[in-house]
Amino acid sequence: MEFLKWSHQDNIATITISRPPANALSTGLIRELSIVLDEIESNRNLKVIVIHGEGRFFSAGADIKEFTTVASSEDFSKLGKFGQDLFDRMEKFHIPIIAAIHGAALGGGLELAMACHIRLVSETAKLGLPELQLGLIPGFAGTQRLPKYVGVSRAAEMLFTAEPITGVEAVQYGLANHAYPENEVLNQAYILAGKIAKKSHGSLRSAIILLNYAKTEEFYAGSDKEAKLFGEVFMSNDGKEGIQAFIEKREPHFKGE
Ligand SMILES: C/C=C/C(=O)SCCNC(=O)CCNC(=O)[C@H](O)C(C)(C)COP(=O)(O)OP(=O)(O)OC[C@H]1O[C@@H](n2cnc3c(N)ncnc32)[C@H](O)[C@@H]1OP(=O)(O)O
Repeated sequence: MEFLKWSHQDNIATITISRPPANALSTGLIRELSIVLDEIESNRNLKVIVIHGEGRFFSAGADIKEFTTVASSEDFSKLGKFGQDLFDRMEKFHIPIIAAIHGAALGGGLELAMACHIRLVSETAKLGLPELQLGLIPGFAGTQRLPKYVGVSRAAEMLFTAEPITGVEAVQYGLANHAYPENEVLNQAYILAGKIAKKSHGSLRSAIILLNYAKTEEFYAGSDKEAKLFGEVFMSNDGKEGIQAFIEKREPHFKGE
């Protein structure tokens, strides 16, 4: 593993995102996450997963620099689908997954966190879907999950402004379960994981199956549409300008093309 570490103590597994400086979700990292889930799945003693980021952030989202290597709308849509499928698998995983979020969970980083069953955040963490700042849209089903947690109006404001909310606001909005001072978040995640690990495998698995019934056909139709539009928007001049502006650390100038 190059970008992730995983370990377990007793029946609690920990996945650590370890890709400095921003824990950006490259395709290589997403691939590794899928392998880690395979490994965790094959250990039938494990009962809960805690996922967190090493360094300053949980994750600043998909790797924007890698975007410049993608050549076509279809390939960009495929990248979206790739992340969507993995996050769908996480949401349906047979054991609960807790995201312990500090620093920032932005774009794909928040989409990953939203696919976990429970989110604990630091009070000052930044949570948002800033893709419109890049002239893009979210591509890992964030447009479908965010309104589920915060309601359509707040999701619209977060998407349209591209501005993040704090961990404290995320709890108020229903996006996160609890907020703590940054140095307590991981410890609190383990306390919660310890409580969950005392429950039976069968009832945990059944509860997850049932919670997933809240996901409707529309969720999948919306995710498919998102992947398609993700590719289309990426090929626009404004999409290219937004990505270039991020790389050059300047404001984007969108021309509506
Ligand atoms: C389907 C999914 C789509 C997506 O997820 S699109 C991506 C959505 N995410 C974003 O737009 C977030 C972009 N990043 C930021 O807004 C900021 O960064 C932070 C708030 C996370 C941190 O800001 P600060 O503390 O000022 O640090 P810094 O100098 O901006 O970043 C440190 C280094 O990390 C790189 N980096 C940050 N985010 C990403 C990313 N998402 N992809 C690739 N690189 C990233 C920067 O460029 C820089 O690198 P260098 O030190 O070489 O200049």
